[in-house]
Amino acid sequence: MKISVVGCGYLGAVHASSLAKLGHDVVGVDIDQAKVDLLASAQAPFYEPGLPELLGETLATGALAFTTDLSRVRGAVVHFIAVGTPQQENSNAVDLRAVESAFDAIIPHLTAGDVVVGKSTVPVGTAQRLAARIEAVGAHVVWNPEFLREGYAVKDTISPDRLVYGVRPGDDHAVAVLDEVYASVLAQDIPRVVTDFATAELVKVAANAFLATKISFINAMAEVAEVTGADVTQLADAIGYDQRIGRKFLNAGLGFGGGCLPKDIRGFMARASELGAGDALNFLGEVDAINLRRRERMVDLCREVLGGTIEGARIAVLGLAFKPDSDDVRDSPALDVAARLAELGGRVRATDPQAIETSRRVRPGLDYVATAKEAARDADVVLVLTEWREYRDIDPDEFGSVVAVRAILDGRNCLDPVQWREAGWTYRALGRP
Ligand SMILES: NC(=O)c1ccc[n+]([C@@H]2O[C@H](COP(=O)([O-])OP(=O)(O)OC[C@H]3O[C@@H](n4cnc5c(N)ncnc54)[C@H](O)[C@@H]3O)[C@@H](O)[C@H]2O)c1
Ligand SMILES: O=c1ccn([C@@H]2O[C@H](COP(=O)(O)OP(=O)(O)O[C@H]3O[C@H](CO)[C@@H](O)[C@H](O)[C@H]3O)[C@@H](O)[C@H]2O)c(=O)[nH]1
Repeated sequence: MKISVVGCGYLGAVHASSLAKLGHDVVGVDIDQAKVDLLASAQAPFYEPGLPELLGETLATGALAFTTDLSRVRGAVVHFIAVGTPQQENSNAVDLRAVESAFDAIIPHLTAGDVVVGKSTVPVGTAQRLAARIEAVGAHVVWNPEFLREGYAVKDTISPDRLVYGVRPGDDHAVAVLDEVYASVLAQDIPRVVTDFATAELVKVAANAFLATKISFINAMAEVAEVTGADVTQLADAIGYDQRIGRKFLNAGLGFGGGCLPKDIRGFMARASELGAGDALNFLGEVDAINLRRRERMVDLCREVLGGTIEGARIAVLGLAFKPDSDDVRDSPALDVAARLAELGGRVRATDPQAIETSRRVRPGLDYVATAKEAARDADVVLVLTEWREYRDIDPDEFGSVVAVRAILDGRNCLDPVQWREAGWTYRALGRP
């Protein structure tokens, strides 16, 4: 099938190349010329395992192309809209300007029978509002939210846990077209939920709200563990054995960040308030607050280990990305903590395997170095803030030879306290004695 994907960021670039891999003829459109140039030369504009190979393979066969020229969507019968929906600058609400303009811009290029598929995460009610404009030219609208995780984006796109189609009741044409798009996904026996627009939009934010709540739940337990001498990681293991609870997303630490969970729970609360259902989501305000408190706690713990003063201390920060296997620093707890320590007068030297360039763009003033050893040279304390494999694998004995003081703060509960203490380190973590 001939398909267009409008918006080629983390979501759109992966979606476009995955659809090409699944046998479709895909054109990806973005307004960012630099991004299009990179993608067209098979370079991923961000770090995502497997994406460069996928781009190389699908561009080479001619199944995939990128452009800034929106008119090249003509002839495609399905148009995915995957533009950004960030948080508004001065409120919790979602900034829908990119979605609005992408929908408006594509209308002149549509032919009756085309299907426009919203992939972006939007406040409930958006699809209904935008559909009227699209339907006026005889095209159809589907809201098909995306659940991929960064770091596993290609796998999650080709083998997702489920597909959700939000359609006008009785729009069999749209359902049939989307089934054709996803034929090789559905052939893997993946559940498919066909529903209305509002439910589809809500499924997406509800899923992220649930995940955020699970993380803040365990971080709330970490707060209590800290004042009782209990160990939150053992607590998580023990409650996680209950199959109704499950161990996934119960990793206590610095909390959640990224381009999705924080802004999606805030946008969800803002939209529910507009609709008069704000009280139903008051708990998400607490989820957000617990999450942000973890960052403060990390700064406090650092101050404590340094004997009361951050100013002038040499602080090594390992990890800046919001999670491993990503260079994304949108609302990254790690970068936030590094920046706060620097603002408090700490002599912060920070590193990350992939996120130095992205960090530099948002926090140009920090001192970035290429390796963990460089960051840790003569340090008074080392903080592990993103659980990259290479930091988990550090040999505490060898690493001890470069620092001034053997003090390590494990912001992600990803190190073995016994091993570090045996090597003579002061080991401290969030939610662990
Ligand atoms: N990143 C993820 O893991 C993920 C997962 C699921 C859902 N989502 C949702 O997907 C959407 C996109 O997120 P993202 O992380 O890919 O954002 P992003 O900022 O990485 O990418 C958005 C892209 O859209 C482009 N764009 C903006 N306006 C445009 C227009 N009018 N025409 C063409 N291109 C335009 C931008 O230049 C940018 O490249 C958001 O709604 C997000 O919540 C993201
Ligand atoms: O037990 C855990 C699990 C995750 N995190 C943190 O939570 C954040 C989000 O992690 P993850 O959900 O893996 O990353 P994303 O790539 O942001 O994916 C989320 O957001 C996407 C965009 O909406 C959705 O598509 C995905 O389903 C949803 O998992 C990161 O900062 C993690 O460090 C924890 O602190 N503890």
